[in-house]
Amino acid sequence: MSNRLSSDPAVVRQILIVEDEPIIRNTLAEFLSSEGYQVTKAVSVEEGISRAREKDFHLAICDIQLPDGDGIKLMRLMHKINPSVFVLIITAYGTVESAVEAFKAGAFDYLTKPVIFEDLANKLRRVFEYRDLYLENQKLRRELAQPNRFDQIVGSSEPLRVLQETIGKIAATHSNVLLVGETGTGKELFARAIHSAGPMRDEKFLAVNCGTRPIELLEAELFGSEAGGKTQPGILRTAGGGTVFLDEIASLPMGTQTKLLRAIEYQESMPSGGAETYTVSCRIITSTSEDLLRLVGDGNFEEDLFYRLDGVKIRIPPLRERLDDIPELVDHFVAKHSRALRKRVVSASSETIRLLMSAQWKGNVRQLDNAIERAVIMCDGTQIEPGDLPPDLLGLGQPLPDTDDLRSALRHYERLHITRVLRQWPDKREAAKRLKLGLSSLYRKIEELSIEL
Ligand SMILES: Nc1ncnc2c1ncn2[C@@H]1O[C@H](COP(=O)(O)OP(=O)(O)OP(=O)(O)O)[C@@H](O)[C@H]1O
Repeated sequence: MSNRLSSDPAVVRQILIVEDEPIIRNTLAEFLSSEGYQVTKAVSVEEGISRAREKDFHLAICDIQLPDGDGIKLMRLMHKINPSVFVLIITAYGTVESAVEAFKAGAFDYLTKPVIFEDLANKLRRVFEYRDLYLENQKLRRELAQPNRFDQIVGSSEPLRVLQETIGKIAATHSNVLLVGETGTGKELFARAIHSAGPMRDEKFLAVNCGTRPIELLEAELFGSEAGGKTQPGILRTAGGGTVFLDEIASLPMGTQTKLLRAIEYQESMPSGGAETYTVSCRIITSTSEDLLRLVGDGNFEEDLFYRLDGVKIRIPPLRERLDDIPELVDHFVAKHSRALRKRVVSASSETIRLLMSAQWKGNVRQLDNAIERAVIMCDGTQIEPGDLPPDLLGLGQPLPDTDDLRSALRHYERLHITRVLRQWPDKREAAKRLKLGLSSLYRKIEELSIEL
């Protein structure tokens, strides 16, 4: 039997034995160690308590009679230190009353002296099975009680889980944040999630793409303007205590960057053409798909602003680093587009999902969204099949080699074809089978054609 926690295979189950009789204490410890448990020994209530303070035990086996008190008192104290510890009480043979008392006080089970090892092993198996179920159940209850704060964000891959955790922590503050990620990874979605989970969630969320407006319009939109008898408040003021999301911050002209730095550093700004400053109290979330440090090096990004923004930076991983999210995202987008297009498509076949998981996704989640929209349009039945997907998705629409030489063209095609199959079937044995090649021939082709895996 492996005595590792099922919920976390890296953690060995920790048992504390509190028993003053050396023979029982040592033989129990030896037996439990041989069963794969990590054992700590103590001889009294006092020592038991101090061990419990040092380590989170999963189970404690306590003698009912200890030199400085009884096992039940010890159990109560231990439950105060670590409420999730399970306790087995060892009672003298035939003392039913103390066993009943132990149960009443919260013991999981009891053992009678002399301890029969087979009996003990069975009880431990039961305790740990129950404990795992109990903890799992508690976790589920907690999750149900606290609805997903990021329910717009689809996916449960490990990188996304870690990201959501980070975002949850940062959202709770009012700090400015820089989101870095390739196009279409969901930077705006995450910015909205930070706002919605933050203390100012009832205030405004205002977004501006810094790359899509002429500089004068952009400055007026951001900081306000009082020129020409017309007053424009500017979103840094309009947002109040809410959030302003500045998308593609690298497109901000240098002069505007300086103005933004001032607004962040001094929490005040002035409208163009105006004479009075106003207070900036919003959270500013910026995003970029570019390497800002390189831009600083090239003299195209204000160094001080870079260090200001880089302080609280979150990297959004590209979709190819979290392929496990694809099935959930596909379900989400199929439902969305089916509803909008009034189609009766409900899912994608497993073959389609496999193909989608082998594509490159340079345009990330946005590209997947668009691919599924097209597939829903093309689909005649209720399930998306590979033929409904955009043909260029798997490299089939890649340009032909710019040579008329048949041998080079064949080599080019061979390379594309093997790359596609390997993406779809990363297990080389399976890929070789599909290609109808021997495994060693496949390795040779990978080498000869310089296929990057
Ligand atoms: N995890 C996700 N779950 C659901 N939808 C997502 C997810 N990630 C991205 N999307 C969707 O993908 C699309 C692109 O996301 P978004 O606009 O937030 O990306 P972006 O990184 O800001 O892109 P750009 O850099 O091009 O501005 C949006 O429709 C968004 O709702």
